[in-house]
Amino acid sequence: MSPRAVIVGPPGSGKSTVGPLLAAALGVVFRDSDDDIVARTGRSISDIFAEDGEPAFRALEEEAVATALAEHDGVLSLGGGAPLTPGTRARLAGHTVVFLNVGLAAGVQRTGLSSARPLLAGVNPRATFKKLLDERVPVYREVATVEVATDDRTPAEIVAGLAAQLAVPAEAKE
Ligand SMILES: Nc1ncnc2c1ncn2[C@@H]1O[C@H](COP(=O)(O)OP(=O)(O)OP(=O)(O)O)[C@@H](O)[C@H]1O
Ligand SMILES: O=C(O)C1=C[C@@H](O)[C@@H](O)[C@H](O)C1
Ligand SMILES: [Mg+2]
Repeated sequence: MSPRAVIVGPPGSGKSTVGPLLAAALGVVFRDSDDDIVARTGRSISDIFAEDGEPAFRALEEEAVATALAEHDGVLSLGGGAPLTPGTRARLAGHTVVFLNVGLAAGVQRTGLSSARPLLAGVNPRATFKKLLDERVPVYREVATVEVATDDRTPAEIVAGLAAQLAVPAEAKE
């Protein structure tokens, strides 16, 4: 069993927005590794970061992603930092991995309204987001098989393009 698509990308790229829409378009179930961690621990991501620290969160995340990759056959969105973990990068090999890319301006704008992202909660979210993109874009590209620029596209437009790319050809269903 293998996910139809795994979605990666920075905070605000739309993983949690596009993921469920893509799953609906493909007629499969949606799953999100952040939601799995919250369900399993009964705690918010912010609380885990604040009380246990990022390394403890990354360990929980690696385990949650490994489990979901092994047992989920729909669309799976990963937490924004999940591909930073080497074991997760190794497990993503061979999967269909969609990198939702977002530029600095749109990323800051989309994440600015929420205080639920512990890594962006500092005094200068723009500088923090720039550093995050500089460090992570190469990592997302390393694991991705498809890259989509999201800045000037609505979630519906992104899903329409992806659903066409990921649709199973009729002859493969027979
Ligand atoms: N293509 C888009 N165009 C405009 N707004 C978008 C687009 N995609 C997502 N958004 C908006 O950006 C915000 C962040 O989106 P979302 O929560 O899906 O990001 P995420 O990638 O899951 O972030 P995180 O890594 O923090 O979980 C939401 O308010 C969402 O409505
Ligand atoms: O970009 C990140 O490192 C994170 C993104 C979120 O999805 C959460 O997994 C958490 O807030 C960390
Ligand atoms: Mg999300």
